[in-house]
Amino acid sequence: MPREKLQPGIVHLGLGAFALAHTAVFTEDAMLAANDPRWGIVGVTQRSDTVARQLVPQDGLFTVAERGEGAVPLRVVSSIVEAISGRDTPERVVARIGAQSTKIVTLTITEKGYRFDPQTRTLDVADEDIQADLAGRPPVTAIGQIVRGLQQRATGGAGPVTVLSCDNLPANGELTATLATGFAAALPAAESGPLLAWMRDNVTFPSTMVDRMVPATTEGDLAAIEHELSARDEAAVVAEPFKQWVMEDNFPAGRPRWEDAGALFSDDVAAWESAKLRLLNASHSMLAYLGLLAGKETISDAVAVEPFHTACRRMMLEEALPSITLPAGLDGEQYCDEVLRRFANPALGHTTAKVGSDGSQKVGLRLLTTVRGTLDAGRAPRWAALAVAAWMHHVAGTPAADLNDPLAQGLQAALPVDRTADTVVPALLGFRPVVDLALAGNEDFRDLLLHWYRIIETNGPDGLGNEINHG
Ligand SMILES: NC(=O)c1ccc[n+]([C@@H]2O[C@H](COP(=O)([O-])OP(=O)(O)OC[C@H]3O[C@@H](n4cnc5c(N)ncnc54)[C@H](O)[C@@H]3O)[C@@H](O)[C@H]2O)c1
Ligand SMILES: O=P(O)(O)OC[C@@H](O)[C@@H](O)[C@H](O)[C@H](O)CO
Repeated sequence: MPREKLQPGIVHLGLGAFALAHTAVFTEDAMLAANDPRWGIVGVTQRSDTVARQLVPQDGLFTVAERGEGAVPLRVVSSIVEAISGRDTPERVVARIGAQSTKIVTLTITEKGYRFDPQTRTLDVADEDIQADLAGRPPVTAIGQIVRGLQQRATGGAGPVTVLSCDNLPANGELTATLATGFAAALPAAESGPLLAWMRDNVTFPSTMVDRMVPATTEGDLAAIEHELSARDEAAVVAEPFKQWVMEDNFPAGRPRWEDAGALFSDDVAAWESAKLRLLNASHSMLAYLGLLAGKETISDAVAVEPFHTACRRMMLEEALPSITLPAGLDGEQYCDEVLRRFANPALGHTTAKVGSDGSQKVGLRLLTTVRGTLDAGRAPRWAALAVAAWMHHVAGTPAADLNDPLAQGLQAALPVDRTADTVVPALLGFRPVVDLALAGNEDFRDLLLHWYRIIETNGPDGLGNEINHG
């Protein structure tokens, strides 16, 4: 399809490696299959403008390099029609969301980008940036940009639109709806009343499950791609061959025929999402923290440690699977084996540091859900507790300045100077943004955490290996 024919139908917030290797690829394939040029993507970088700066001189074009078994040759993707910095030009983002040509707003802004209280799943209105956006400055938060854009649509008659969260969060559509509605409701009454009424009739927030492992691109990746392409591509991304997208079909202003590109439309997205979060993402986090502990740089190195592989598999099969309801047609055991096989892809270079980042935003959703489910069933969450203990050890052993977590300062402040199992476990169980009161008070869980933490403390990764093998 000639590039100049593409029209901007989608605004994507959070233009990072994942959006390039997943959303942009599915969308290009859908446009090509249906010969429908209406779904060009306006990509918006949020906190860092790096990807926009890389894409602008390349006219939005970038390479996807699949790595691993079944990889297809390098591919240049052309579905990004514009790349803008949301940090530097927020008014432009609002105008794009407010434009009649925009029919869908997609998001991959990371868990922390939603600025919500994990216990209530409501907007964190105490957040300074949310407050400033509510006060009327050009908005810098994603939720602020969306709602200000919706306000422009409402007053300008731009018509209905779909907001599609593609982040690793359970019920991500419902959550995004709650946060956008919460932002609109917090505006002055003269603005919020009409806006909320318009949103009810014109905006949908379907839920999605997205899956493709996309590591941060390294200089080594860029050099290898330059060699293969005989051209330098600063915006190139690498990804595993596997990709999956499941979503609810509720798009009042239309959508690309993503099903022609392999996406699945389903009424059971919640089951797909919890399977992915509680099996794949949970064991990804487990491997990240165990791997960091053992000095393993990548997920493939970590999963190659036999006891770590065993612990992951047992957490998935014995604790996560029994506490979730799988979507129809998905074989749980096969899924777990496939996940472990994908983790072992040596060509991907997904670092334990990246997967282990932002633990305060992920541990609750990926691991504590399984801890609760297993305890509720009257069983001991032995393996999920190991993953949580490894996270606690990582937090306690990393200086605040090096801890890649939006709550790094709060976590460090919660910890005592003298850091042993007996001080760290109760301190982090008391860290309310991550652990709720009921779970923090559960003695069985606390004892399991102490058990694993002490083994890590006294015998390190080797002692852990022995304990896992005999567990
Ligand atoms: N990379 C993967 O393997 C993968 C797979 C499935 C889903 N995802 C989802 O996509 C998200 C992004 O992954 P990525 O690999 O593209 O990461 P990335 O670091 O390449 O890009 C993240 C994007 O989010 C933005 N962002 C970061 N902090 C923000 C904040 N506080 N507010 C608003 N925006 C913020 C960044 O500016 C950037 O545009 C993940 O957090 C996850 O929810 C990623
Ligand atoms: O992207 P995050 O930070 O939410 O989580 C890190 C990884 O677990 C995640 O990106 C997986 O690679 C991905 O979810 C696979 O589809």
